[in-house]
Amino acid sequence: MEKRMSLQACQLACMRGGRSLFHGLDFTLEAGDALRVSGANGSGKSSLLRLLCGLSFPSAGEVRWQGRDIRSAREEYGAALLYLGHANGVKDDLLAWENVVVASTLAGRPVSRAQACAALSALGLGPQAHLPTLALSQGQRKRVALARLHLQQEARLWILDEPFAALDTATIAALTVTLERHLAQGGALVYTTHQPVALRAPRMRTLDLSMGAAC
Ligand SMILES: Nc1ncnc2c1ncn2[C@@H]1O[C@H](COP(=O)(O)OP(=O)(O)OP(=O)(O)O)[C@@H](O)[C@H]1O
Repeated sequence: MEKRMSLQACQLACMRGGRSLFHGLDFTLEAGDALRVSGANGSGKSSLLRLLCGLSFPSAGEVRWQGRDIRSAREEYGAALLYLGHANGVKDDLLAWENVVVASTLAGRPVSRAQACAALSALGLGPQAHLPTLALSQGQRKRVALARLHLQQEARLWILDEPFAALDTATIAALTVTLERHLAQGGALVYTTHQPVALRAPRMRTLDLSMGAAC
């Protein structure tokens, strides 16, 4: 994995429903850095992650990847980014393995059926790989979404909204190892969680949006 990496939030501000969620937000993430975004329900965590991904736009400031505004570095940024949203992005009417193939293709990194099934097996979903996603539990649906972490390790920046939600204890532990390995290999991570998960990362920071704020 290439070592040089820089994600910058520069004086970022976000308005939603006529309300200011945060403003004046500045931070930089480099290889090996992890940023946990915390805060109460509705404090703006998902909104911030969507801004960082370029899925919505800030009311002020900009997000920079390798020093360039992500709006003018879309292709390069898209190739480096893996985003998993809060709602998992899985479609009920697809089989579990089809969801992995579709999500990977939409992200510009197509995988085969065999690769998708292998990733699902690694997450303990081998027997469920050929079931309609509608028939899966919430934790199993989350695991379908997380399968991409096992397939797209070349993505250097992982932005994960509530990746631990609905997971059982063993799967939380396994995901923690996956995230720590990503960081140790020079990746970077932005994530949210309401759970007390202990992620061992040498350069770990927390941004608390409940403070209403600037960090
Ligand atoms: N498209 C939108 N239009 C209007 N208001 C919005 C929109 N998206 C989000 N909001 C509001 O912005 C606020 C922040 O929402 P957001 O989803 O970012 O919170 P969160 O910190 O991720 O919450 P949670 O912990 O519940 O997931 C909420 O009050 C929400 O209602």
